[in-house]
Amino acid sequence: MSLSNNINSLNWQSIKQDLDEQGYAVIRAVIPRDVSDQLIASYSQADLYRSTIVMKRYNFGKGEYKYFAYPLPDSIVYLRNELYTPLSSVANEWNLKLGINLTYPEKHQDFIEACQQQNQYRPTPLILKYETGDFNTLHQDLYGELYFPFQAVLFLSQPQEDYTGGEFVLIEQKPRLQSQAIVLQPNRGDMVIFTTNFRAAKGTRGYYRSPMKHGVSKLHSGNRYTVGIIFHDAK
Ligand SMILES: O=C(O)CCC(=O)C(=O)O
Ligand SMILES: [Fe+2]
Repeated sequence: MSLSNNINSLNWQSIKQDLDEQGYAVIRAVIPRDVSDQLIASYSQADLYRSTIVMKRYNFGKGEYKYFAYPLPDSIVYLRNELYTPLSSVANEWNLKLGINLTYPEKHQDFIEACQQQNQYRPTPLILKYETGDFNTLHQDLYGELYFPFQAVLFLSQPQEDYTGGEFVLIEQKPRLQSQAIVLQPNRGDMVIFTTNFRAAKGTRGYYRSPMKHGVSKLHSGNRYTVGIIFHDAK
């Protein structure tokens, strides 16, 4: 199956339900093998990137990632556009539930123009590479005043074959309660969509903001590649 076939047949009703109930959704077998192989191969193609971050230097963990430059690779442009529109309607519902007075436009291009009005011009999609012993500390990817409340990670490597350890970790920090850890180990080709900042959680007196962070546990062996698709641009 091709990437566009897979994206066109996504079950948005079930993705929306997972996002509403959990703040994240795991979508199986959406990135074809040729696309994941190509993204991994492009890691060493310097002209595709605007900057390289050595995580240890910033105490972000251990490993390396690179921000793509504009123009983004076709597969990333495609996913950024196609995922944005259905997610914008979930985002708008969450804002209504939470009493946040902000409506996201239906088209990603219009949202990018809104980012530019906030002086957010730099592309944020990135590719990450972890080797044995590497990890990514819990964080949020908010790059300016204006942000989109969902992001996606594409899993390009196969656990147990390409690497061990290196689980994808989400932490939900409900206000005044102890934090909950969610540990995922998706297969190559899977995609996880999750909230960048907080989800709309239902309490006894309506909805409240429940913050979430994400990160990666230490790799015990091998190499692990992911691509992060963030919808807002950065300052
Ligand atoms: O490598 C991962 O699984 C996490 C990547 C990440 O932090 C991101 O895409 O924002
Ligand atoms: Fe991240």
